[in-house]
Amino acid sequence: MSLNNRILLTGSTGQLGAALQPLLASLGTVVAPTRSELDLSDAASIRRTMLAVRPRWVVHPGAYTAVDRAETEPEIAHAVNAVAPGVFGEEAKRIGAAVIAFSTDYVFDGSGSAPWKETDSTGPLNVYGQTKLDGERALAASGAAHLIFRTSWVYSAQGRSFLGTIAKLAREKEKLSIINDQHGAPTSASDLAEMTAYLVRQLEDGGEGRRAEDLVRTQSGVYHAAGTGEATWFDFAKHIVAFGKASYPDQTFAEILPIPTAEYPTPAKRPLNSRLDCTKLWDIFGWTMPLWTKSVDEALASRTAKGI
Ligand SMILES: NC(=O)C1=CN([C@@H]2O[C@H](COP(=O)(O)OP(=O)(O)OC[C@H]3O[C@@H](n4cnc5c(N)ncnc54)[C@H](OP(=O)(O)O)[C@@H]3O)[C@@H](O)[C@H]2O)C=CC1
Ligand SMILES: Cc1cn([C@H]2C[C@H](O)[C@@H](COP(=O)(O)OP(=O)(O)O[C@H]3O[C@@H](C)C(=O)[C@@H](O)[C@H]3O)O2)c(=O)[nH]c1=O
Ligand SMILES: [Mg+2]
Repeated sequence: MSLNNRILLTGSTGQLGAALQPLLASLGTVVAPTRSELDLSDAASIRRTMLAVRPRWVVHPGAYTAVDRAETEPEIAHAVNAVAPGVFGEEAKRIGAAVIAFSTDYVFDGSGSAPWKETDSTGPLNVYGQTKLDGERALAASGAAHLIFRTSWVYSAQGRSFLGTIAKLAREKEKLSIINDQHGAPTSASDLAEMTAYLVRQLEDGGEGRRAEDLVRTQSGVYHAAGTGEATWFDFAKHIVAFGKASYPDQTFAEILPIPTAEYPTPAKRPLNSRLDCTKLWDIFGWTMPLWTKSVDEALASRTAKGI
């Protein structure tokens, strides 16, 4: 690592940020501002932070992730998801830093059944997806060296996610109706954090004395990074409940019923095909994500160990 090994981490109270913080700490000095120190909806706040910290790397999982709420709060979603990445990019470019950001399967329109490649046309169906896509474009347009990882259906052992919601509801209800025609892959926050730390380490290897932007420049771009395999939300819920039954044989769990999207109306429209083709990640960086079932089991086992 170089003399300036400061890593600015956003969103450290979120699922991915919390998983990243301890792993990045082995690569440099992590500066992880709280929300009152860094407001992602305020460009001036971002610029001040970048000036004060002068990081070598910016790792940016912070985002507005309330998909349905974004439909009625588009201004805040836009400021956080669409504008902030470009501001980080502009400031990073000034100081030769590199930016790692995260995006979503919701940039796609969900048509067809083939896994989406990075080169496929986007077409977001909802405000959240549009703002995330605008953020990808703003970061790329800033001219900063950057890696953007598009992922999907992120969960962690403790954060707020579909996994936590279903694990809880399955104990409270007799039946749960779960969408069975949206296809994608659950992705573990800790797997994403491991991938990120591995890539930073690999890029830094032998990079003594060079700017972070020079380590990343030729590989700048978008990469798909989701759990291996595929599932519907129904499959994901079934898997969670099956694990619960095996761990707690004396408890009763809700019956999981498959339903079409039409029977689960929500303010935001969601894509039917969220499959992400992750071969570029393998081709360029030699990294593959674990099977989604394996990682879900790990998160559930860690919940069991904590008694949740
Ligand atoms: N969750 C998912 O299913 C998926 C997520 N992604 C992307 O992955 C990344 C990480 O997601 P995940 O960890 O799940 O997200 P979380 O919602 O768990 O965390 C978001 C983080 O951003 C912070 N944040 C939000 N608004 C602001 C603000 N105005 N100022 C400062 N901080 C703010 C939150 O702070 P606070 O705790 O104070 O709210 C929190 O720390 C995001 O870019 C997301 O778009 C991509 C695909 C799927
Ligand atoms: C709770 C519940 C959800 N569902 C459906 C609704 C939805 O289509 C799906 C998942 O519910 P969620 O509320 O987790 O959906 P959502 O918040 O849209 O999840 C998304 O979050 C953003 C941040 C992303 O980037 C995406 O990759 C994706 O993970 O399950 C049911 O069918 N039945 C239920 O009882
Ligand atoms: Mg949600």
